[in-house]
Amino acid sequence: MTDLLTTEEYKAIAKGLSLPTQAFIDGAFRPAISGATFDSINPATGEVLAQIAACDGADVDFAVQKARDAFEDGRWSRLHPSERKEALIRLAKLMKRNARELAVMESLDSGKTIYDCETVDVPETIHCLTWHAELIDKIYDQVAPASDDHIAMIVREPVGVVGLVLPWNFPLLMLAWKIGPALAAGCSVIVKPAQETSLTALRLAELAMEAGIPSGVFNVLPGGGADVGEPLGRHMDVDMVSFTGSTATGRRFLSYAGESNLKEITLEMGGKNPAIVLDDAENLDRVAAHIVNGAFWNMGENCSAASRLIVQKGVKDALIDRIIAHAREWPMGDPLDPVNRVGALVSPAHFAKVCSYLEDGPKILMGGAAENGFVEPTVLEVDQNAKQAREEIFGPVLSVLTVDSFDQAIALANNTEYGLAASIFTANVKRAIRGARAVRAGTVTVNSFGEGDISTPFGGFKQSGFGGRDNGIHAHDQYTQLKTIWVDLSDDSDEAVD
Ligand SMILES: NC(=O)C1=CN([C@@H]2O[C@H](COP(=O)(O)OP(=O)(O)OC[C@H]3O[C@@H](n4cnc5c(N)ncnc54)[C@H](O)[C@@H]3O)[C@@H](O)[C@H]2O)C=CC1
Ligand code: BAL
Repeated sequence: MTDLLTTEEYKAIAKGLSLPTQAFIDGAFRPAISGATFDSINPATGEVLAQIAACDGADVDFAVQKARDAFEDGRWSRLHPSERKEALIRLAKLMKRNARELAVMESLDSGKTIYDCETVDVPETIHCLTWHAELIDKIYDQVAPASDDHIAMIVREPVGVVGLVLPWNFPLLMLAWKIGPALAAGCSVIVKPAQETSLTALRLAELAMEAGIPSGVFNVLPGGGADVGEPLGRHMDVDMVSFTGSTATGRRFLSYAGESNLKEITLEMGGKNPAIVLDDAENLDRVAAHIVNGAFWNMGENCSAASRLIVQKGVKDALIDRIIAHAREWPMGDPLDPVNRVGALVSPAHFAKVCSYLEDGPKILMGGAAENGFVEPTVLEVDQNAKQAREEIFGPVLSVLTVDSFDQAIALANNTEYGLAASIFTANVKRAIRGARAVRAGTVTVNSFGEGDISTPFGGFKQSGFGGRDNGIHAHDQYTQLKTIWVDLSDDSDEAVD
């Protein structure tokens, strides 16, 4: 467990940080070709942290060319997997050495609490990179069943030049979920961080260079979605895009691919994730602790947040009392104060969006206060047709729906366009397993809330996911393609052709 510092010590580190401000292309920091910049703002204070290069299509063209050169000459893609492993492990070690600086940078840029950055974001990023590095020299290719006169090999090859389009809610961790398997597989990557949170991706590119990852392999282009994301999505020489963000933007990437080179697209998108609590759930206090964590961790800015509580009416009142008691133990305030568990929302625009769900008369069971970018953990009682019950709020807001029966709970859980995550709390093992099977979601947890860990695939059903999974060995499927190589071994094969 990381030893936390005091607020004053974190503020001193923040003051001394040297913030990266330029794009990172072909092993060097560079201004945007246009010379344009945008402000990176600390959402907790409104302070301008840095002016960052605002890249556009010209920078995308340049970076793709450099990434393509690197991929084709094999400086990374054709290394022995164990050499890529060693470089990625060196990167993970450099991150560890710079962990505190990265945690403070992440907190300043995103509004996330230093507690989470120190105990989750940075250590899990390091763990993720190490895990994929350790995996890559242990994956075997295959030989298919064939006659004695032939051998048929099924080999994996890196997909090529890959665009990684990132969200702002876990800037480092989502970067690691994607660069871990992509770089391990041998791809060259062009990372497009969310405009709200570019700093740690740029710093990581610098550390990657120091770790010996060759120039052109790891590029980072900060800038707007339409300016950098769209040209990447439409580029004729990008082989694949892996995206995490909203369903609306994910949908666009399918169009970009269809209208350009049919690049492969993997989408990890939104959720409206149900936590089902049945009358026979045991230890309601523990259930409440899981639900509070699921709903309010990372300010609810989490695609797999437990944002809908579907509770059977026999336990509703007792459970809500406990949820309120647990939520009161989540202090909100200065993200650099390590006692706080709730920081600032990522931007004024996102704050306004979350606040809009607190208006229009939902019954507020707890919380509801919102000021200067901070929203108190809030529990609402809503009807299943209310927007708070249907739309992804992406803030610390839990919507409560009451049901009479197990069947009604499952039907309501599935009454959504999303299918990312779900949890079910019951002492009845048959109902637990039947429920887990019946809910259409990529991850279901029983008697706990969670999204698994690096070893298990993460992604969604329905409009939550498309085309592949992050995490686990399965993540490598995104960044590799299969090639079949047939060889004729027959003694007389030359004669037969003549
Ligand atoms: N699944 C998840 O983890 C996330 C879900 N969201 C959801 O999306 C909502 C809106 O947040 P946004 O930041 O606006 O998400 P977004 O989906 O617009 O942004 C995600 C990434 O896509 C890029 N992008 C935006 N527009 C683009 C375009 N036209 N073409 C190509 N790339 C584009 C952005 O610059 C960013 O890097 C949130 O309130 C939340 O509900 C947001 C972030 C993460
Ligand atoms: N829950 C981690 C992935 C995401 O929010 O996008």
